[in-house]
Amino acid sequence: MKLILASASPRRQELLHLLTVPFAVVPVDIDETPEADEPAVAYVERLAIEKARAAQQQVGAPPATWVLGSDTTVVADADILGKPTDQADAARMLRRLSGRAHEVMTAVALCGPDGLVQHCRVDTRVWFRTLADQDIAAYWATGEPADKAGAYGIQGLGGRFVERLDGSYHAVMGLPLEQTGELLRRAGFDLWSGAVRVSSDSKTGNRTA
Ligand SMILES: Cc1cn([C@H]2C[C@H](O)[C@@H](COP(=O)(O)OP(=O)(O)OP(=O)(O)O)O2)c(=O)[nH]c1=O
Repeated sequence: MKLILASASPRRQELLHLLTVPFAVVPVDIDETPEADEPAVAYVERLAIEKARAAQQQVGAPPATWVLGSDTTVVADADILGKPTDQADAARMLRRLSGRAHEVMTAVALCGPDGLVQHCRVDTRVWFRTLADQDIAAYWATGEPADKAGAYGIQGLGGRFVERLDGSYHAVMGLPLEQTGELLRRAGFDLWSGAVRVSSDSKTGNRTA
């Protein structure tokens, strides 16, 4: 059984490595424009499936190969906040998220060789502290917000804005580990076959491979 990750995102690759199933990467470039009045839930699930199907078509659907696609979107008051188009757009998004809670939805789709699609979605509520205009300008200057839904990355400097969350940290970053593992396990992948032993440093608690 083979696995393909339909993603150009280095974060998704990093997260999928934690499930220790070997995989190949096939980046896909699909139109991520929401349909008119498309609810966020339908949008994020549609894109995850479309990404997986696009990669499957690209590689010609080889036998015994499963393709994983995923999409993350930030939702505020039912509005979809995608990746910012420029600095002003990012500033608008971050001002909107400032001092309140929003949702981050991540959908994962696993397309099988027989055309079967398994999918799941993890919604996470994220609370931001109040952001000063200076925070927003300085954050944009780091370059981090540009390629991220909602104009922030929880795993980077954007983590400084997050007071708390209810859901999955990894889903906000791009791939929910527990739920993705469950999809793969149900498809027949052995989640521990690729795991390697790690040694731990008893003084610092640091673990090194
Ligand atoms: C909210 C948030 C988003 N993001 C990222 C995750 C996704 O990579 C990106 C949302 O865009 P996506 O369209 O989900 O993903 P992508 O274009 O980066 O990669 P691909 O379509 O090839 O799989 O925003 C973070 O890294 N951290 C965060 O805290």
